[in-house]
Amino acid sequence: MTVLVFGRTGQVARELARAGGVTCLDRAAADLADPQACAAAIRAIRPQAVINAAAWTAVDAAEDHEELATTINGAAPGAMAGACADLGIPLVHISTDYVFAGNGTAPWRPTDPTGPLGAYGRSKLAGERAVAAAGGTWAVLRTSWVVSAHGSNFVKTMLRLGRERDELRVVADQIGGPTPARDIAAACLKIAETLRVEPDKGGIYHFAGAPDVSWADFARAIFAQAGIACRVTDIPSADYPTPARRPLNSRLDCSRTEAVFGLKRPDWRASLRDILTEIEEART
Ligand SMILES: NC(=O)C1=CN([C@@H]2O[C@H](COP(=O)(O)OP(=O)(O)OC[C@H]3O[C@@H](n4cnc5c(N)ncnc54)[C@H](OP(=O)(O)O)[C@@H]3O)[C@@H](O)[C@H]2O)C=CC1
Ligand SMILES: Cc1cn([C@H]2C[C@H](O)[C@@H](COP(=O)(O)OP(=O)(O)O[C@H]3O[C@@H](C)C(=O)[C@@H](O)[C@H]3O)O2)c(=O)[nH]c1=O
Repeated sequence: MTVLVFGRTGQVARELARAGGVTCLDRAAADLADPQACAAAIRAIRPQAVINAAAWTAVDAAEDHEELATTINGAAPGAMAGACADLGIPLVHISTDYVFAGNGTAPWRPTDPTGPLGAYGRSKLAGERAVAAAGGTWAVLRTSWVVSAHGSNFVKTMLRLGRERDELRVVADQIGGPTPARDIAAACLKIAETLRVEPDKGGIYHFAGAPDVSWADFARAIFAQAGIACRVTDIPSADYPTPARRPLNSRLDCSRTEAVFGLKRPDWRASLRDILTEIEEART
């Protein structure tokens, strides 16, 4: 199977590249701010499947740049889906827990009503809708709290701050599943391969690491595994004001993904060890 990936430098895109057998397009090759250029790239390369791993992911900055974020996260995936429909090939598009409002404590199912709290979530929801509206074969894989040794993520932020400070105040009322980028990459490839032969398996799917945890407890796990003696103090979200509101309940019900594709929720605690080792090796 020849797979075209949008994104090359991002967390998931890097892991797709590492898995091998894919062609990755970076921003210079296909800028998502120009949706028609993305469609043209698909028509020119004529792959057997497309995975979109590129996105505007700066949650707070999206509040001041919603139009551009919506072009990148909404219109560009829509144009990709149109080109894929024309060629009769599947598109796997990655989305986020931030399409949900985060009320309650029950894990969100793929069919649950959305209600994004901020511009990033709204722009990602626009992408989901545009992909579905194009009329081709598609899967939207919603994931959460992506972590890897590369790019910018919570693990790397905690390692940096934890080495500088004795104490960190971290929100304890936002709960979700940290998800290793490597597992997302493997899931996207498996879904693309399946949709090529079984297009009726398309739709919205959830895929998040287990167990669910608060950001504060995740920070404690990072410090414990990295051997960093930084104390973590639980705080409510209200005590950590940010331009964009985040959902309190980011739990994703991933049972449909396991039932249809055999993809189980990965245990982030095992992957965290590998990620920390990889970060440490790059430092020395
Ligand atoms: N990070 C997370 O915690 C979560 C991410 N997701 C979703 O998962 C997917 C992958 O995220 P992740 O790997 O973390 O992303 P990263 O933030 O690590 O990387 C984003 C990627 O998108 C590329 N990109 C951004 N803007 C453009 C543009 N205008 N044209 C072309 N490429 C662009 C970046 O390229 P460049 O280096 O040139 O900027 C980079 O390769 C996204 O759809 C995201 O919404 C879902 C849940 C959680
Ligand atoms: C640095 C820091 C953050 N926090 C809080 C802020 C926030 O609520 C939470 C996580 O911070 P981040 O800025 O890393 O998280 P954020 O950028 O909101 O992460 C999100 O990214 C997008 C792309 C997604 O799709 C989501 O699934 C999610 O992973 O931790 C603290 O409480 N204390 C701190 O010292």
